[in-house]
Amino acid sequence: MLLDIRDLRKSFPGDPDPVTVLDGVSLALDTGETLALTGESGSGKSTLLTLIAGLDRPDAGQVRINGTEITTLRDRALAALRRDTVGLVFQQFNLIPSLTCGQNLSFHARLAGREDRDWQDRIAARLGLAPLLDRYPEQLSGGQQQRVAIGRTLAARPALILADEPTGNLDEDSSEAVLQLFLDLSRDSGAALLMVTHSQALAARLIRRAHLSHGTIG
Ligand SMILES: Nc1ncnc2c1ncn2[C@@H]1O[C@H](COP(=O)(O)OP(=O)(O)OP(=O)(O)O)[C@@H](O)[C@H]1O
Repeated sequence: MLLDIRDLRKSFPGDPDPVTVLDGVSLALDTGETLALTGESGSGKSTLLTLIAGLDRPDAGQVRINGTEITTLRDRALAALRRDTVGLVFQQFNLIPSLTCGQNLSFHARLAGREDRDWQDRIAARLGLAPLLDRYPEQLSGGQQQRVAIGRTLAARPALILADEPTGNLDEDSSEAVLQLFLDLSRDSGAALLMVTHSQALAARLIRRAHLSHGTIG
């Protein structure tokens, strides 16, 4: 099992009492599976992704990625696991402003030691980025930056892709088209994909769906 989450719990400080956001979430995802995570605003979707990515720690429960229990890993081991195994596509693109679009595309692949020119060229072509490779992020539209962020993650061939509303900044038609490319390319790379979306239409395109409500997945 690529991703195995057991009884995950997370609360945040509140006034007067702590607010329980995740109240025993369990979920498993196999290599090559795609899962859409839906849930109302504030239901804890981003919190769950952040814990799976190891960017924050749960209060209790386990997150195993490729058999490694990450919730007790030290920061350095966690960073290495993230670099080697996990790809993130968040709403903030986090492109590096001083690097061109092409350099941004190869950045994570290079860090992970998996730079592959042919694969990257294919991603750039499919995502319509080929004519933009020498531009800097500030010279790109929001939608173009979003496609670079998606391409950068795919270029590194992570085993697990975590995406939080990856097409949230695009209009409905572009969003559909980019999502389809994202799904095609992540399937070609063999990755498992866990994607947060508000759109039932987009969720329906993925193999599995899970709904987060009252801190659990029903
Ligand atoms: N660092 C934090 N400190 C305190 N509260 C937090 C923190 N992060 C998230 N929360 C709270 O946890 C709840 C869940 O937030 P989260 O962002 O996970 O929801 P979401 O389902 O992703 O929402 P949306 O769909 O609006 O993005 C919210 O009530 C939020 O205010």
